[in-house]
Amino acid sequence: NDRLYTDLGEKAGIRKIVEDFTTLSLADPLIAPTFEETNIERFKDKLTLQLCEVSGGPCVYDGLSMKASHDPLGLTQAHFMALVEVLQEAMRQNDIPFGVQNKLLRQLAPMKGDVVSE
Ligand code: HEM
Repeated sequence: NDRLYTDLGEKAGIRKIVEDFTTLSLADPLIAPTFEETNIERFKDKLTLQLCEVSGGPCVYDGLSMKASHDPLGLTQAHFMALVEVLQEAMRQNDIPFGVQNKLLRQLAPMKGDVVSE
């Protein structure tokens, strides 16, 4: 079922959401410091692939596991909540309807346990 993928604007729409999400994240006082040592271009490529895959699009995520990539960062619940807010804002900026936003967030929610370590 690729309805969510289509509703997000397919690969180009997802890439644009990821670009705006990254810009907002790097301007957020809680999130930005976690990206200090990150290759941002790689991050954007991997996140685009992952969101394409989880939304039912024709992509295969080839990045690190959520646990391997986030454990070293020592992330908290507060980091997770801040990230969800920034992702919502990025989708709003791209005119993604509220119901579609929630569908994507529901796909990502189960990853929380692998991302948050404190
Ligand atoms: C369900 C929630 C999340 C998802 C789906 C997600 C997704 C991803 C993906 C796909 C990558 C790339 C992995 C790779 O390099 O191969 C990544 C890396 C990263 N994420 Fe997340 N992430 C989530 C939560 C968070 C949170 C809450 C933060 C901090 C507020 C965060 C900060 C980072 C940072 C800093 C990196 C780069 C780490 C490095 O440089 O190696 N992520 N994330």
